[in-house]
Amino acid sequence: MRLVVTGREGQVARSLVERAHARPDFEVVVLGRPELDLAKPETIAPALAIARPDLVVSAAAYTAVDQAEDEPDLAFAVNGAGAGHVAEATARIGKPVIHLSTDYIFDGGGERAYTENDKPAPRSVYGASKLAGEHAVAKANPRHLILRTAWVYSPFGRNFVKTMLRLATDRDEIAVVADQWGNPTSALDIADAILHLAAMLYGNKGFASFGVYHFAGTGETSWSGFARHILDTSQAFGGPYARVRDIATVDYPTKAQRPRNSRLSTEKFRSVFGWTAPDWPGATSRVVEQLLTRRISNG
Ligand SMILES: NC(=O)C1=CN([C@@H]2O[C@H](COP(=O)(O)OP(=O)(O)OC[C@H]3O[C@@H](n4cnc5c(N)ncnc54)[C@H](OP(=O)(O)O)[C@@H]3O)[C@@H](O)[C@H]2O)C=CC1
Ligand SMILES: Cc1cn([C@H]2C[C@H](O)[C@@H](COP(=O)(O)OP(=O)(O)O[C@H]3O[C@@H](C)C(=O)[C@@H](O)[C@H]3O)O2)c(=O)[nH]c1=O
Ligand SMILES: [Mg+2]
Repeated sequence: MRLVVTGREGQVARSLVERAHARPDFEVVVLGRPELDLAKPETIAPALAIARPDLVVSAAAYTAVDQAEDEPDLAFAVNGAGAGHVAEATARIGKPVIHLSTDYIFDGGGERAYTENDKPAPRSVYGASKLAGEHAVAKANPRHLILRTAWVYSPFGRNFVKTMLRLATDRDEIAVVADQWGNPTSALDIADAILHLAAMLYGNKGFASFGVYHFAGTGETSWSGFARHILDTSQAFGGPYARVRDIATVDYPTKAQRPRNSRLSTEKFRSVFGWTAPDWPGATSRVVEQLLTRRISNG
């Protein structure tokens, strides 16, 4: 089957390409700017129609969380309206869409992992724009799977794992917030889950499990716990190392407010689709190892 993915250089798009490589049953086509620009609605339907998808994976997004506070119009155009246009164009060619969303749609006030029944209340422009996207997607295409994920990292693009490895090359100590909790998720594991869903969708004409799902790495930690694991793993593989110092959110001022608790319960995904993500520490170690090995082999 043919998956058409928006967001050519994005972490999820590149992970899908990598994971589908060894799968003769899947062909992955990635679309990006300029031929598909979510901020230019007129580009969307033609680009998707030409690509002839069996399924569209809507993974392109405006993901610069702090910058979005200064560019709300662009963030909403891309993450809200743009996502809606992708779903609408997909509906028009009679195909289902898998759309990626985020933990940042929640306010982070609770003490337990969020379920799909909990009420979203974003505290950032990015979170609000992604919630607008969820609504637009659901309205435009009834055959939608909205996957909310969190704290995504991978060997590709920009992410927290690569930031920590970079900072550790010229620092002895990195101060990282210890009072925001969540589920680090490898984009490679998101790609595996999407291929699993795609196979279920394609193999079952009567598939009726559309809706909103949480999918994230198994287990939870704080950003500082995540950082410590990244750097301990790096040290074990002979890569850069720095000590991690726990700080509070108030000691790391940022433009956007982030949820204190953004843990996602993945129980619905597990029970409906029979699939869970690997534990976050093991998944993180594999990506750190891959990044360090590639660095050495690239000289
Ligand atoms: N990263 C994370 O921690 C999390 C991400 N998500 C969601 O998962 C999805 C995938 O995230 P991820 O792979 O990390 O994202 P990335 O930031 O790695 O990639 C996003 C992609 O979208 C593209 N893009 C941005 N604006 C436009 C536009 N106007 N038209 C077309 N393409 C555009 C970017 O292009 P370019 O490279 O040219 O800028 C980039 O290739 C997104 O929906 C995101 O909101 C959810 C939870 C956590
Ligand atoms: C780099 C750095 C960050 N931090 C803090 C800031 C913030 O609270 C937290 C994470 O910072 P980042 O800016 O890397 O992460 P952020 O961009 O907020 O990551 C989010 O991206 C969007 C796209 C999502 O959808 C979310 O799920 C989430 O992954 O760590 C430190 O405390 N020390 C540091 O040195
Ligand atoms: Mg960031």
